[in-house]
Amino acid sequence: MRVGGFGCVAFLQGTGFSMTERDRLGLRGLLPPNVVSSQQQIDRFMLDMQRLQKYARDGPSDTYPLAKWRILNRLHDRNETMYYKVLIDNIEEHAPIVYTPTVGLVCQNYSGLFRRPRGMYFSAEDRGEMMSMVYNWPADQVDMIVVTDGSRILGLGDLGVHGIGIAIGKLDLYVAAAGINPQRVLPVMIDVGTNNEKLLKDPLYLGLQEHRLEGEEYVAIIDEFMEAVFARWPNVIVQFEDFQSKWAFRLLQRYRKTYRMFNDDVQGTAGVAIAGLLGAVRAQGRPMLDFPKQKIVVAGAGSAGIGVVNAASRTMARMLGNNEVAFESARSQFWIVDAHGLITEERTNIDPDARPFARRKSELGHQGLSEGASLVEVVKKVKPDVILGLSAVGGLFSKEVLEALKDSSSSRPAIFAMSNPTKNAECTPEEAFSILGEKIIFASGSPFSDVDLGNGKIGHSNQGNNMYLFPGIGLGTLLSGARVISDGMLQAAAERLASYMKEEEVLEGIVYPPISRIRDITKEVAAAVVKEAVAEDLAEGYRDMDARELARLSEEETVEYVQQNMWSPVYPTIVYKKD
Ligand SMILES: NC(=O)c1ccc[n+]([C@@H]2O[C@H](COP(=O)([O-])OP(=O)(O)OC[C@H]3O[C@@H](n4cnc5c(N)ncnc54)[C@H](O)[C@@H]3O)[C@@H](O)[C@H]2O)c1
Ligand SMILES: O=C(O)C[C@H](O)C(=O)O
Ligand SMILES: [Mg+2]
Repeated sequence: MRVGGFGCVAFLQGTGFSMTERDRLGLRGLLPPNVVSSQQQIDRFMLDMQRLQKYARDGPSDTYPLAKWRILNRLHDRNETMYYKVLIDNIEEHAPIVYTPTVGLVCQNYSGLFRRPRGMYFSAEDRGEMMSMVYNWPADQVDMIVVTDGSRILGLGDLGVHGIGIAIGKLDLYVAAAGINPQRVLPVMIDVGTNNEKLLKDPLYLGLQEHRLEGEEYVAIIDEFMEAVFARWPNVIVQFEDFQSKWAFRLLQRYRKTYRMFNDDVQGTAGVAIAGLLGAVRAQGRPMLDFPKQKIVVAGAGSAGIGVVNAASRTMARMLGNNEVAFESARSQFWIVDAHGLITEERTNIDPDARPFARRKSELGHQGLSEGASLVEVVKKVKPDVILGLSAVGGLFSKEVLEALKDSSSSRPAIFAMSNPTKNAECTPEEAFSILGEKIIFASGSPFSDVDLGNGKIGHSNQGNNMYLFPGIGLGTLLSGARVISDGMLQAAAERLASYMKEEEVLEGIVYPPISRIRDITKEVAAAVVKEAVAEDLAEGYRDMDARELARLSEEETVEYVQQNMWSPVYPTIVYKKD
């Protein structure tokens, strides 16, 4: 068999092809003669990366992670299997490059970094064409789409079409953590223009140089995109990512009852935050059922902040009996502060998504707080157990705010500085541990190193990022065959993540697993999602596994079933003869 030319086949394994394969595939002479094992290929690649680090004279800097990203990206283009093996085997080192925080830098520099297209682009100029355009994608099967309109990329604002990097990075984790087959993922950018004035003037900008479409015109484009992708791939799952908040909520409500979709920033983040918050309760030596007693100050009322408060208050209410009184009691545990200060009923033009959590007039007097109170004032008066930042404002948890938290009513106050990327974190672990001491729980959206506390102890820096949930939510939905993604499925995912951490770990302040365990945690989360889909009678099965059989699987068998359906980066056997 001769398969195509060098271009098509050689990229599959590169120098990993055996001599027999090279003969049969017409590759002899087109590759250097030495046949190397896949491990040798990886060793050579890693050596190259490490050399770069060794010789970076000024130490890690922006150029250094960007150079790493470029090297990885080139490998992705040459040999996809090897790329994912490198990624999986060295996930701790490479997740911060292909994903947060470097992916943000990549999006900011995309016009210079762009080499070859990856994914699909639907623009405002493609109106009426999308149904036929989807057939230009070469794969007959697509399991996962991550779509963005580039309007709020991490905490970096509107990056227009260059936001495609986020969809690519998220899908890299779908492959590495959830074992979704890389041939079946599709990053998508919906380019409706940009309001970023710099990009509008940039001669290298890769997208439409016009202001963003708004209103019904915008919605019509997203509608057309959804109809098109579900027409071609009826079983696909669509993850909405980094849409500005006003659209994030509206589109989620518009599609979640009809399509297999979710919004990662609203729903994935909420689950990860709940798992961490439950961990913080356990770290105080208290049962999770004490969660409804926690006083939580949230800085940021966008898609992420409101998503967290909505879901966390529902979790509290469930623990309290799920009735009206329970909901009211849960609501009263949250204080939300946005760019204009504490949100109260007295605010005019209150955002409808934040309205249910506005502090009541009747509560304000005895708390000594008023509309628009500053974050530090709120922390001083409330003495919260937790401060959680999803504001995109780096340094918001200032010395003053952290000092105020010293009066927290908790034995182990928790600081969740969840904004991304690194520079947008509300505080660093060094700042938190140095002001508040060793007892605190610290988590951040972007990775930070643990802190040496100087007394032989380590201050643990947890990464509270939705990467611990979205891959499992997607995989569990795929393998259950659920037609929609219910609140129960999302809750099951969050609870599994919370229970994944052992008592000893939590007591040490470790509320999220290390990223090296992401494949295992994703498998467990996916199994929990499958089980919940079955329990809610939403599961319709996947391939040979029909809904009835799925329902018969025990918990262990469900985990096994998930494991068996996870793709691994192993070269396919093309020629069945040994050298
Ligand atoms: N760790 C994670 O997994 C995760 C997940 C989702 C989002 N995020 C991060 O959360 C951040 C916010 O995302 P979003 O979609 O909600 O953005 P957004 O822009 O919609 O919301 C930001 C919110 O912060 C508020 N804010 C601005 N300045 C403030 C200040 N000085 N004090 C208090 N609040 C202030 C704004 O009023 C707004 O309500 C981003 O940095 C994003 O990267 C992290
Ligand atoms: O992308 C991330 O790292 C998390 C989150 O989705 C974000 O928007 O910040
Ligand atoms: Mg996001």
